[in-house]
Amino acid sequence: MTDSPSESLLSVRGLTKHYPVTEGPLRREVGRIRAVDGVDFEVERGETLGLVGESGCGKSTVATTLMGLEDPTAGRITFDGVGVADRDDADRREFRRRAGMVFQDPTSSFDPRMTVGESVAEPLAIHGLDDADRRREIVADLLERVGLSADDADRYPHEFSGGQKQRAALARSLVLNPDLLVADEPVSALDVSVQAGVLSLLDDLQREFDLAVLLISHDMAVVREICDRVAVMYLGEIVEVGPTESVLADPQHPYTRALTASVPRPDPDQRGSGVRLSGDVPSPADPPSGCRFHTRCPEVIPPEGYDFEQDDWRAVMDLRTALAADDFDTEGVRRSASAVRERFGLPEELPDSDAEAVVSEAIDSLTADDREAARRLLAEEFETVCETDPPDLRATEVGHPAACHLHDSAAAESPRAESDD
Ligand SMILES: Nc1ncnc2c1ncn2[C@@H]1O[C@H](COP(=O)(O)OP(=O)(O)OP(=O)(O)O)[C@@H](O)[C@H]1O
Repeated sequence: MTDSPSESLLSVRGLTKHYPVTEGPLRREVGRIRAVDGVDFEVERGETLGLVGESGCGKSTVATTLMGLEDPTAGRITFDGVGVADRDDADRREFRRRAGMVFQDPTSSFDPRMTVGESVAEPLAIHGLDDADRRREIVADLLERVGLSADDADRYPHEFSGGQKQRAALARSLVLNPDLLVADEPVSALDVSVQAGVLSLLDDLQREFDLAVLLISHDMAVVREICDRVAVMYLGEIVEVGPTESVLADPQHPYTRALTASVPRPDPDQRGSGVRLSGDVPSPADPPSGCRFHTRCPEVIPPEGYDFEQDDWRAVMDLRTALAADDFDTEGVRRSASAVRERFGLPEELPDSDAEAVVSEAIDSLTADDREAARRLLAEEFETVCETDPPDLRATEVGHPAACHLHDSAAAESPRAESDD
């Protein structure tokens, strides 16, 4: 059943994976970890798409659901025009032949009791190539193509370094001549000194085998090396996607700006040094309302009717986030207004007297131990679109899409955040 002959090799629509949180002997569902929450993307034939984001944002879960290692909660995955869920057993087998995977830890790809040659040849035997001599030939050829030698086929995994093992894992993933390779953090477990070599090997193999590659990484510098396009993920959602060059040169989402800030760029004037993300990644069991990044965003949009410096506004939002989570009285800051201001980086007095009046009243409530009154006052007075409305992923002025209210027409009229990018 082909949906359309001109479709992308891989198309993912509304992909969602929630893990239930259960309690008690009856394993009653009390919540859900929203590991992946409605993700759309395509991988075209012969292209390398990078999926990038901090640890825990759902990248590996995208990989395991699209490879069929886990069932998605919702969404449609189409490979070469056929829905993966619509496949019968024979079709699934064919899908497994045409889509290979390499993992972060190359050791997991090998049975320590088998020679590397036997491991690399295993998929061939499973898929019906009975001729052992032919299998050996194919393995020898592949080992050479990944920079090992044909003789390495007779060695055992423990005799290989990490980099060599990952090269052999690449050989194994390519032995059935797939069209798609999903590489989940393929270099992050390797010594820095060998990472570049394995990455450039992956790049060469992609061209040589005309592979489509989905490269998963937390590291924008890795993605920049070999990806044609990049999709940026935050807490289960894609927040920006576009050609790598365009996303890196002109990131349209504050999260992407923060991720790219640490990547050295050829033009020092463009270096986004000093972008600071406040707080930790929130739990995907209870993601923030509106834009999920608003609790950490250095460019969160100030409320209408007040005149905030961006850093002061971020400080107020940090105070609000802490009040909502009730996690900040450890250092006794409740006892003094100046301790609260110092803790959150608030000035002694905000330039806008109206904003200052609200903040001091809230801090007074807090120091009088009425945390709830402080939380409510700040939430009522300082509501931002970033916390109320989830932004859609849509085209920006530079072309590629991003999901951020800074690109809404109304928001675009308000003063742009004075971040350091
Ligand atoms: N089997 C599972 N059961 C419950 N929660 C899970 C399961 N697998 C992943 N998660 C949770 O889902 C979220 C996304 O995890 P995932 O591994 O996909 O993220 P990631 O971006 O690949 O991060 P990392 O690089 O650290 O693996 C995390 O909060 C993780 O704890």
